[in-house]
Amino acid sequence: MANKGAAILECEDVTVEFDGFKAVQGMNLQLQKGELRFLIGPNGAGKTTMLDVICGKVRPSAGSVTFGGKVDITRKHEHQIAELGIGRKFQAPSIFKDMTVMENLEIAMRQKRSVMATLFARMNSEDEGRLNGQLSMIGLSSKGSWRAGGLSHGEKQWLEIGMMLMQEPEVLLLDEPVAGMTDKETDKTGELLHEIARARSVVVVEHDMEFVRNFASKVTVMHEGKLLKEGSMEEVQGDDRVAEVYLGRRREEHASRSTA
Ligand SMILES: Nc1ncnc2c1ncn2[C@@H]1O[C@H](COP(=O)(O)OP(=O)(O)OP(=O)(O)O)[C@@H](O)[C@H]1O
Repeated sequence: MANKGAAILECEDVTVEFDGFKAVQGMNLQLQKGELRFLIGPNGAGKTTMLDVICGKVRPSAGSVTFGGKVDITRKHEHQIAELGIGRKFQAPSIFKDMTVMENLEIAMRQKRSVMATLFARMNSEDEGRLNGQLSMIGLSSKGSWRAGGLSHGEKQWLEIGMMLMQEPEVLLLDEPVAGMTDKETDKTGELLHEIARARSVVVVEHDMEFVRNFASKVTVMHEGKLLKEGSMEEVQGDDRVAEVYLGRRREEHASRSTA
């Protein structure tokens, strides 16, 4: 069981510049163990860039990201950060379409181990138990022998989440996991994220406000690279500045559409 209350990730004063343009400016984000956090904000707010910083894809020009209370990961490479236990899932699923669902999970499990162990290892009953447990958690128990390419869009996303979980990350970073999903798939994904957050910490960048309302306990709002507001969905929704940022955006979009 996760030790709730201890920070697993602490981003302090993070700034990211692209050719002099500050995409993120002095951003702070603290994530507890066993927490599901939603990161929202209008287009261009810097949400994805924050995930890129945490997984090591982008190096900040200032600030620190401390993992597990001690390691500053801003000086580490992406693969080192992944090995430390931070997993990133992008929008497009990267599964092996011609292999079965179970084989995909097995590959992910073996990637976690040393090359020698992987080459010569046979699956033991503990491994099989883990694979079946994972299959069940992502709701695909009846489809273990299906070709992964034949799954629905939502199922492919769950499989990829399952593959990430086989690598036992402490922190999972997800970019718009429910984009393109049916309502039913979206709800199932929300439940899955809650289940994952019982043992791990999860950060979800999301635009689907109904999904956020239904499944978020704590929300971080970014705007123009900065932290605008943090709190429960109720607190965030009741904040005038948050409303202005979202409503202002809608007004702009409406204006540009009507003048197009
Ligand atoms: N590699 C890059 N080079 C230059 N500018 C970039 C780069 N990546 C992002 N930006 C800019 O940084 C800003 C923040 O982008 P980011 O993708 O982090 O925002 P976001 O909140 O995730 O937006 P969205 O919700 O639209 O995905 C944007 O203005 C974007 O154009």
